Amino acid sequence: MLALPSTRLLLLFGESLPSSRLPNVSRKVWGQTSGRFVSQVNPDNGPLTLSSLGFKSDFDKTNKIKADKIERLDVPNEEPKSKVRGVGSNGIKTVKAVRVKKSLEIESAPFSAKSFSELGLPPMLLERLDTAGFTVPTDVQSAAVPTILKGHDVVIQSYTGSGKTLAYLLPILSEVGPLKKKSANGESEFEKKKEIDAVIVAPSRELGMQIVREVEKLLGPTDKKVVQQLVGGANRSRQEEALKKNKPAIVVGTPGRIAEISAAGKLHTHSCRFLVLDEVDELLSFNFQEDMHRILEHVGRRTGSDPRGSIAKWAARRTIMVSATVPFSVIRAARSWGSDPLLVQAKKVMPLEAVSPSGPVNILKPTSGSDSSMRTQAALQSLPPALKHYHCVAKLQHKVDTLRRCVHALDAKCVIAFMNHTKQLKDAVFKLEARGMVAAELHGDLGKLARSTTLKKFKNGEVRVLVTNELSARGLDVAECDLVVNLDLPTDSIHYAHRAGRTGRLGRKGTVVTICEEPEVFVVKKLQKQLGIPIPACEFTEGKLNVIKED
Ligand SMILES: Nc1ncnc2c1ncn2[C@@H]1O[C@H](COP(=O)(O)OP(=O)(O)OP(=O)(O)O)[C@@H](O)[C@H]1O
Repeated sequence: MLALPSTRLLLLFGESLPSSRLPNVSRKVWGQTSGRFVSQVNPDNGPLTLSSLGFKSDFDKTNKIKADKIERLDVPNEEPKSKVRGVGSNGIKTVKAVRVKKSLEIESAPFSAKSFSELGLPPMLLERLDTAGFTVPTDVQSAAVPTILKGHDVVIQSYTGSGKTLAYLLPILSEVGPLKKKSANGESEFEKKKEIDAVIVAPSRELGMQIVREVEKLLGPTDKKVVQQLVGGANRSRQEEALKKNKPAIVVGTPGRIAEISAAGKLHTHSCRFLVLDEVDELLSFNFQEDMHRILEHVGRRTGSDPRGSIAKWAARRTIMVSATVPFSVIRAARSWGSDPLLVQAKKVMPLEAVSPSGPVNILKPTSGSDSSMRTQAALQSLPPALKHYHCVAKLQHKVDTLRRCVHALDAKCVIAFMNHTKQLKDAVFKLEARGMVAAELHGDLGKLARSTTLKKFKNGEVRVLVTNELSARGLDVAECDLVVNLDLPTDSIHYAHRAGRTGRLGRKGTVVTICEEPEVFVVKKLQKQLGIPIPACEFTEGKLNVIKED
């Protein structure tokens, strides 16, 4: 569980950030030059609400925007009896009334819940959480669960390893599958049907399988067929047969495989209620464009023509977008797909309409001028607070040896080393093994089985150093990972943040060391500036990490 900060700093745009997460350099810059701190406030840890964070006016504004949209949709103007989008007499979902209600309710959402029972989850799910060893929700879970349960489309942004997966799984399992809320007559209505209720998309097989395991953990052994994985690399016809036989309510997969099976007419998602895009900024990249287009167009889309336009087309679907790094392009996309979506961060919920390109979203881009401190602050939100960052200069031919000395100096037990090219990656594994360090390679050229076997070995401690590429940078959750090493530089600060986030998960300690050549040091300095974190130079001498003081 993440420790709650004892003191928070309230920024001008309403963000509260643990003071421990502010590096000295940034604290100085913000405190002296930008004047963005209003004051030191809120020394107690009482629950935060939207109104306490000053977002009421934003909501009022959004409600007005919603009302405008609703008028265009010509939806019956009546107060709903239930919170879920109901079906009107004309068979069209009563979008307006429900949305207005949920916006009012969200203001009293608990943002610092002390237990999962405060979040409005059904008893059976609470029991399973307890059995699985989850007792206290993380901050982002406290903010996201009630927000999604109220029926909102959301963009969830919070730093790596802060528990974003459960933040969206819990509301889904509250409404889908055998653990869901009981109906008014007290009976659980779960019955298998042909239609899928929730589609979760992830950019890699490993992440897809990891999400499936997290769902299975909560479902328990008897109900684990309620979820099915549809990842690439596995036998497609077997997946299609399993869909037919098991009739899962939830599918988790990679864009290519989901789109493929959907196009073949074997995946019935028209009445799907949840679409989750995990690592949304990656999913919206060029690589996945075509498949994502199909998924976004088909999942939860009503059949037949709809004269009401794009919003009504997907009125049945709740779209949940998740990442530690949310560039403004994602906000823009989310505005067009979601209906009045909200941005959910730890201890904060705000309408996407209120987010501007220079606002408190995680825009990791080169910055300048008055925006820079705000953006730096936003960039910081993608990195776990307890991480320590260093860089070490080494000649190309000495990089692997430097890695080995680094591992020994820090006495790291579970290390992920990132490289950019497969051939060099294999060479590095060879060199490490030759020097008696148990290492393994993980990259896209390996088959699905080899990839999962390697990962299993790494997780159970048989492999000390996993040498990998960008494939493992996103979402991979190995709690024991205590060191991340960049043997090649990441392409930008977003990639740095995701790589770094493989360690220091859920409040644990972690170290990130970037080993670079002398002419590359300027890139590290740039990363340091963009991310707003100190990445001091270090060397490994006498079996120790020694920080080099800069002039
Ligand atoms: N409330 C909780 N209590 C204890 N452990 C938790 C809780 N929530 C999540 N975890 C565990 O914390 C780890 C990190 O969670 P998760 O993978 O969801 O992080 P994330 O924010 O999605 O990270 P990333 O951005 O890297 O994908 C997982 O092992 C998960 O099981």
